[in-house]
Amino acid sequence: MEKTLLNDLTADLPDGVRLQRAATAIRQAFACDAVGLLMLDAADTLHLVAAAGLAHEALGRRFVVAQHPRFATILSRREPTWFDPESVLPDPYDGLLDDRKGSPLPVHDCMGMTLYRQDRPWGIMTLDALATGAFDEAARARLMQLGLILQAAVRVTELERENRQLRQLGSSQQGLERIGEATEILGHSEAIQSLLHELDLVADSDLPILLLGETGVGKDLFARRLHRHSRRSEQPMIQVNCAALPESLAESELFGHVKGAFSGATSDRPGRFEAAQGGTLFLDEVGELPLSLQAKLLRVLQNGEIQRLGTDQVIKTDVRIIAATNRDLKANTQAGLFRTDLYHRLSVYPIPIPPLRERDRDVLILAGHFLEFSRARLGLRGVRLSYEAERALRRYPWPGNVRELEHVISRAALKMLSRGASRDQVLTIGPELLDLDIDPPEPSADERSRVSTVDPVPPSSPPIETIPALRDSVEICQRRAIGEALAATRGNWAQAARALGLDPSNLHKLARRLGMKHEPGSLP
Ligand SMILES: Nc1ncnc2c1ncn2[C@@H]1O[C@H](COP(=O)(O)OP(=O)(O)OP(=O)(O)O)[C@@H](O)[C@H]1O
Repeated sequence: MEKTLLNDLTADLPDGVRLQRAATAIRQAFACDAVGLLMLDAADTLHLVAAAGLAHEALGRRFVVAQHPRFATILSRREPTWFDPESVLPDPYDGLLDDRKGSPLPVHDCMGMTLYRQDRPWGIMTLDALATGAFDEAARARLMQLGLILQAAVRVTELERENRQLRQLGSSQQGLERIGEATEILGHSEAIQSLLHELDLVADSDLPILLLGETGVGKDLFARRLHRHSRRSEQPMIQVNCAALPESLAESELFGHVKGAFSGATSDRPGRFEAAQGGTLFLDEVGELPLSLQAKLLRVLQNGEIQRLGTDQVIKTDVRIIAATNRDLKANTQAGLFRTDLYHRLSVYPIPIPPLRERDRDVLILAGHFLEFSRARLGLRGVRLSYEAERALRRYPWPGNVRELEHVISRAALKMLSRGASRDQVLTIGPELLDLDIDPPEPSADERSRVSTVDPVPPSSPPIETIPALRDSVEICQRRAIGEALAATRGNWAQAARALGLDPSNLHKLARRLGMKHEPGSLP
């Protein structure tokens, strides 16, 4: 088994797959219930990067070492650590073991060891067995051996990662307008993995990229990744939220002005194009750009020159453009809302980002990530999803995508607390706390005939405590109507507003309140 494992671990595989294979093989070799491989980051947080026997949502989890004494103990030793089944130290996997979903772990055997990379801890491996006595001295000695093999896999994975990071480093922190560090893009689905692969291929090309996708799919995160993986990564990336650009100030924001160019221009000021010199300009929500400004932007993109307002002096620019929109820009060009020539300039390489409902079980990984965030923020011992809640998350169509999921999870965790749950317990979120409006599954032909012939009486009323508050019910209906309108108009907010009989700005406001759209805020 060790030999097969070594072959697998050094094969040319994506990181996630290599480590996942290792976790599965180790679980089989030790005939135990769960194996976790956790990577340590600079902030002393362990990321679960591969697991066997743990619930899928566990893969989105982060564990701050200082909050988990078992992990801290494993990390403090060179040799494997075995925990006495009677140990009072809380188990970080409480409620995360696949076949004990949501419930605390009973007395069980648990061991782990630190994995090193060039003599520095890379992370840890953990093994859990529900049968006590599963890990005897021989098992612990074997773990040590296996750990050494695993380190080879870690080394291969790290070498590849370092290679990639060499090109990502930099992004100096000077200048308030530069956008901050990106969150890691989570997702194991085929759709996301192939998208990341494509992004990394075009990142270096300097081609203008147009990111297309519904609201909340992560366009902003993908834009940052493109910049980090490009050869401009040591230069600034400047973001412009086109939806939040006031028309009167837009020109000066983009191209800058000189002192006295207009009343209030008390000093020279560079615009965003200049701030992005040598780097990347990210035009977010580019579909909202007013027509008057589209013409000016096109001119700059065509000749690569800008002029600050109030002067004839020409400045040469060297800027890579990444644009993003949730609109159907092509349809907008036909409707006369977007200039065709600008559309062609921006969409040299369009990249569609799949909505969350097309990413398979990524919804659970992301939910795990947001649960962990809520757990730390609210100071909870643990917070999990019940099976039914997981099923609900997978069935819901997520019109507001990842952003909506983030809101749903943090609201559910807060609701648990507001209903009197204790911070010291592992809390389990059920579907009722998620407030998702999901159609009941279609009844089978059998059930249909039973209802119409045998049981003509309407179904009995639900118990009073399960009836949602009126405000919640209204929000559910609103979310559903907006989701349907957006789906029918393929993400076109203006058309969706018309279909709903709303003013577009009111629709945007409502969608923001419902967590289906982000706050435009002030200019980034
Ligand atoms: N794959 C992912 N992994 C982790 N977090 C994600 C992922 N995708 C999106 N998010 C998070 O979801 C939220 C929404 O993402 P983002 O703002 O990038 O969406 P967007 O497509 O730009 O939305 P909009 O069109 O409304 O501007 C952010 O908090 C982001 O960090």
